[in-house]
Amino acid sequence: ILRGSVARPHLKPYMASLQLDGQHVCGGFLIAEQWVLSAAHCAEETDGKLFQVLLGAHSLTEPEPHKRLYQVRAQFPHPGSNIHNNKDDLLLLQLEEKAELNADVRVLPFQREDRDVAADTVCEVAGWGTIDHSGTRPDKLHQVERPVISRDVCNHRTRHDGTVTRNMMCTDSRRKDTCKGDSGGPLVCGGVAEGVVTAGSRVCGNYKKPAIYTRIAPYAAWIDGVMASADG
Ligand SMILES: NCc1cccc(Nc2n[nH]c3ncnc(Nc4cccc(O)c4)c23)c1
Repeated sequence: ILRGSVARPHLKPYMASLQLDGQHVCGGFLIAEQWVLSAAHCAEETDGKLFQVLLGAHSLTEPEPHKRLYQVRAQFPHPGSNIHNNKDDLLLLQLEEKAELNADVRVLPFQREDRDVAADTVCEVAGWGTIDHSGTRPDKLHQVERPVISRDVCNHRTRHDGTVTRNMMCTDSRRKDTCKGDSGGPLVCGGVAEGVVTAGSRVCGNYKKPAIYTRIAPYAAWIDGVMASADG
């Protein structure tokens, strides 16, 4: 997160850190007791290894009362996701067991109504991604508020030039923005997850490349289907 602030500890109890060998790789969030939603791109360079999921954390390194690292039973990238574009950039992770819910570990509801969030709506995004252009990685969760911009503005030829589909949404990226390692985290508007951070052009903090998110509502049926089939 560029030019945001340190989040209030444990006030975003749905936040997950997807880790490999103890290193934060991507964000994610708890959508059910045994399920975390993130971005498919996050699992591209893992050469088949499964993530571990850290829940209940504010600091990535310090001991905290409800902090716990969960093993992942299975990972389900959306079948339409691929390395060449941002389409269907969603990843479902089934935890090895149900997460223990408490003050620091909570499920975040996601939007099921497929309707665009109005432009200028101020939403919030959090993560342990890089906090400056030299790639400094924070120990504590950071957050930033960002206004939604319309798909037409986001698709202007001087911005993302028509690549933003109806299944995506954008926020203004002038100075304050998401960045490397924030992928997979939720865009929260009015207490509901409306989008999932996708890297898009990978540019951070440049107003000519607004941040892009995969909208969740269009994928509600896929999410429910995977959870139902895997839970048995
Ligand atoms: N703002 C959109 C957004 C959301 C999520 C991730 C991203 N960026 C990135 N995702 N993956 C990456 N691998 C390498 N570099 C990256 N961006 C980068 C790194 C250093 C300086 C800088 O200005 C930009 C990214 C960008």
